[in-house]
Amino acid sequence: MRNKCVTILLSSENEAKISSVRKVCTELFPNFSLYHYNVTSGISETPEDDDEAIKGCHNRIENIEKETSSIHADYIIALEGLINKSEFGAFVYGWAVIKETGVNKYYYGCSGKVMLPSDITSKLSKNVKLSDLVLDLYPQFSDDDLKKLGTNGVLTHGLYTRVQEFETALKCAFGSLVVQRGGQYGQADYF
Ligand SMILES: O=c1[nH]c(=O)c2ncn([C@@H]3O[C@H](COP(=O)(O)OP(=O)(O)OP(=O)(O)O)[C@@H](O)[C@H]3O)c2[nH]1
Repeated sequence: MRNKCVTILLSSENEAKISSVRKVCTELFPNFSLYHYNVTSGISETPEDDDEAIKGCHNRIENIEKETSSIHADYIIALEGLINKSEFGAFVYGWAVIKETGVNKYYYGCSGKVMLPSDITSKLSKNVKLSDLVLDLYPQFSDDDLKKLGTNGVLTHGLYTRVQEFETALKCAFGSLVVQRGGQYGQADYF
């Protein structure tokens, strides 16, 4: 089954999300097709806790299933960014949820976190889109920079971009799929 073409649906048209899925799937699957659609998450613009972000991922998966019912997908992927506040500061990061459709199972993975500076945290709220706030505060960055790098990529000067953030989350989620099957990293046939 080494050359089976795996079909993957991504529930977003965000450039950074598409790049991260493409990169991770290229490592995992010898042959895959990726389709992406914009669907709603049904949660706040910028969720503030893990449960809300994961709920948003589940909603995206349900919505994409409704909208693409004629496409057979092996995996459906949802990615959701969030900001979590702790006593040490506010951190931006992301969750990945993967649905393996054949067995109706879900796998979850989380990224690393980047701490936000106080000029951003003082203006944050659930209904403000973080990217809009960053564009306002740092006019030297363009909309295009932000789409490619994300807030964390802009803040870290490319050291940990939004693409890398979601790559981590996806590898953790696909990793738990490998664990579940008792497989080892690199055995693409397991997928
Ligand atoms: O994880 C992140 N890493 C970043 O570097 C980053 N930069 C901005 N954001 C914001 O996070 C919120 C949820 O984002 P999100 O997952 O809903 O994505 P999005 O709205 O950009 O795309 P879409 O998939 O909804 O089309 C939105 O306020 C985005 O502005 C980031 N999130």
